[in-house]
Amino acid sequence: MSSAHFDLIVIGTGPSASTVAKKTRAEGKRVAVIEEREFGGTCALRGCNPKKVYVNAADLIDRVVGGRGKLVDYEQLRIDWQQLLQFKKTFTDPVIEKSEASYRKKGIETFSGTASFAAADTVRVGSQALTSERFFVGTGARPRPLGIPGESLVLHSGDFLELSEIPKRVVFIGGGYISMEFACVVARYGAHVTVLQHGDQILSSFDKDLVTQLSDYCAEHQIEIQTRSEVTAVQQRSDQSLVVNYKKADQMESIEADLVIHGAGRVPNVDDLDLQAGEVEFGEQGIKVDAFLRSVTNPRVFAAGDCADTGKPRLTPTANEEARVVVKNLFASQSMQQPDYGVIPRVAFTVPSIAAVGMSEAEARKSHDVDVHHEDTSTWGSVRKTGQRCAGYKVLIDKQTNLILGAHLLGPAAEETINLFAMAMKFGLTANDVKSTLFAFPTFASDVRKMV
Ligand SMILES: Cc1cc2nc3c(=O)[nH]c(=O)nc-3n(C[C@H](O)[C@H](O)[C@H](O)COP(=O)(O)OP(=O)(O)OC[C@H]3O[C@@H](n4cnc5c(N)ncnc54)[C@H](O)[C@@H]3O)c2cc1C
Ligand SMILES: NC(=O)c1ccc[n+]([C@@H]2O[C@H](COP(=O)([O-])OP(=O)(O)OC[C@H]3O[C@@H](n4cnc5c(N)ncnc54)[C@H](O)[C@@H]3O)[C@@H](O)[C@H]2O)c1
Repeated sequence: MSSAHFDLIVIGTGPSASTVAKKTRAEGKRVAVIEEREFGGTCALRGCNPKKVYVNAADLIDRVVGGRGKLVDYEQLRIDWQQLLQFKKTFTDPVIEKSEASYRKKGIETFSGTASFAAADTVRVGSQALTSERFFVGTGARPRPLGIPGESLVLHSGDFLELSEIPKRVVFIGGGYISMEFACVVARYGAHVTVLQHGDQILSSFDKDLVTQLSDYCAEHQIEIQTRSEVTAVQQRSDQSLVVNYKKADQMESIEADLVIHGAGRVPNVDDLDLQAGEVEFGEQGIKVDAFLRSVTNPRVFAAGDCADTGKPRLTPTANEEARVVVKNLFASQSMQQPDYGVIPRVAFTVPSIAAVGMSEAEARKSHDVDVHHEDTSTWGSVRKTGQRCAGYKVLIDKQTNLILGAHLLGPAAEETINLFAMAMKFGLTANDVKSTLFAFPTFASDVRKMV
């Protein structure tokens, strides 16, 4: 077994790991990076970026259909799935081709294979044992094991993004981000979609009233949403078609499908790391870290992003912020830094998108004397001008301080407009401050003045 020694060994090449590896190398340290799949990580290869290409196709269809007979006319409009797949690859293939070389160019040693700890200061990859002063674990998340018969018949989100064709009947297990984003795409392609969600609301981290509005719009687009439905098994028939069994209000039901997709949550990807051998404590929510993102049991080890138990949403912006702090803390001789998350906006890139930042209505009512501004905005000029008709907002304002406690948006450009609220909330702008700001007109941003 060969060996080598480094200042820092980074496990993974997603947004958190790539920042930590490259910035630490720029400080002159000897760095190695280990990746078990293609270099580039989830966000760039199997998550945010390729997903947004697919969503853009569905969104474009929706906008053109909405504008038909008002803004445009057309004979035929459709998604060509093969073409879409090829276009997606123009974003992911260059990452696969160039990512590993980009580390090497910076003087970072790269290793391909699954990393696992052999001791508190040693990691193994293939036949090599590598020792290091520090380790960074950025191994991300993986689909939650469903633990049901027929689980191997269910495709994961990464598989979905490689499909060259979409059959007629598609069932999604779970009604969270992944299912609802992909469901909107598949439905605009023309397939019949069923979403089986075991809780009583899809997209449970978003505003209930806006989610209802979105669900009604989805129902008009061949997306059947079944709530309180827990998937219990998937079976394959001799003709290759699938049957999904689920429990709905204590009744066993079943539905036929040609394709079943997993959207039932993701868990920290730590099983292969042999964290016990590395003296790194972990639990169901991932690697236990302190406020400085250092392992609570092995001071050589830091972790961030989806694999770390930070209690924060598992998103790329949180992974990036945590990585920024890890770079400062890895070799800090004295005071270490904590992440400054501010308020974290979240967006489900459904069609149309739904977005949120800050408190939910229930949280705000529990802790504050709150003014709730809530409206269906489908009749507002900005929305009508696009031909679209699914839009709304809810903004929560503290009556005493006039501060914005939470903002919830649905409709065209919600994914962009939510960032205005995030900035206003992070820097403590009051609703009156926002109201008194001149925004360019006519824009969706200028609607914000009417919402506060
Ligand atoms: C379909 C989908 C869509 C998403 N869309 C969005 C979005 O729109 N916006 C958003 O903010 N977030 C989105 N996310 C979440 C986002 O992708 C993650 O939060 C982000 O990628 C986390 O980054 P990370 O650095 O923790 O690790 P990842 O990006 O998950 O990278 C981890 C890397 O570690 C490697 N690895 C794992 N174990 C080992 C090992 N033992 N040895 C070596 N290598 C290993 C993996 O192969 C992978 O390359 C999406 C996720 C998915 C699945
Ligand atoms: N736009 C984005 O930012 C974005 C997009 C995709 C993924 N992500 C990240 O990836 C994570 C995983 O996404 P996800 O959609 O898989 O998870 P999720 O946590 O958003 O939703 C999973 C849903 O599945 C349901 N569920 C679980 N088991 C079930 C079962 N057996 N039968 C029926 N329903 C079941 C849960 O009640 C939940 O509503 C997200 O939490 C997020 O961190 C983010």
